[in-house]
Amino acid sequence: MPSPRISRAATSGNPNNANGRFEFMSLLTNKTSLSEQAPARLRTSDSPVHRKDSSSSQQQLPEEDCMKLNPSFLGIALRSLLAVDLWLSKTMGVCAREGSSWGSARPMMKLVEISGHGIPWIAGTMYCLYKSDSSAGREVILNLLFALLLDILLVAVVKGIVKRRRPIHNRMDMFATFSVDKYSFPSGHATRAAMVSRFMLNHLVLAVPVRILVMLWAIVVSLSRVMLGRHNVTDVLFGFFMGHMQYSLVEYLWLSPNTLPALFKI
Ligand SMILES: CC(C)=CCC/C(C)=C/CC/C(C)=C/COP(=O)(O)O
Repeated sequence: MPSPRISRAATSGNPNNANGRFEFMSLLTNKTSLSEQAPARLRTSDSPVHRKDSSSSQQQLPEEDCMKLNPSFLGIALRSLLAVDLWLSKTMGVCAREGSSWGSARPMMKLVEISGHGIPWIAGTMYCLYKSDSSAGREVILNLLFALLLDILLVAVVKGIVKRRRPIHNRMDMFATFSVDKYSFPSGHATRAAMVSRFMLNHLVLAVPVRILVMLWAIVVSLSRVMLGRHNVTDVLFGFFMGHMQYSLVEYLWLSPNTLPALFKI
């Protein structure tokens, strides 16, 4: 018999109802249905009545039963990836709590978190825009501001659609969050780190050591999301990829001095 918890999750029709833990419950419910159906079929075909024509009864299996007992390769691959993702994220969440194995590094990781937060980046960019005295500088800074706002919007849209919960070992003590930030896919810090670092490397004249520091910063910010227990590995990997794509979009939509006066007239 399935446990009441599993039965509720299996019959509710909404995997997010299962205590909000889609990944775990989807794995559990499928495991349950497979392990329950297989013995039932064995018992039937083992009985003397059914043993004689077991080959013909196998041919008459309803198609939906066959589908359940032979999950697609893609389904198995996705479930395996999810299991590895959850296991790796938990293993790498070494700063998730003060009592975790790297708990003493948590305050430093939280500083790294703030360095990739939207508020300091938007406030800093607006300040630079205000202080900028060259039109070329203003153009670049304005496009950075546009990129940062676009990033917040796109991440909120994807988080709102995917609705993947943050890892259970995460403690929700983040500074200044929106309601969609209760969701974890994709990591907003990873998108911002990837996009901003690409933007800086392409639009600012930086010495080689500073360029290396910018790249390291983007990697450390992304890694810190998993170490703090805020995200699963796939949230960060996808976030990093999405940040790169966002940069390409900003390049494509680049706001030039000619387009800006037109925008302000509207
Ligand atoms: C101007 C304006 C709309 C500013 C909002 C800045 C803000 C509160 C951004 C949220 C940043 C944040 C907490 C993202 C979550 O990052 P994850 O890596 O945890 O997804």
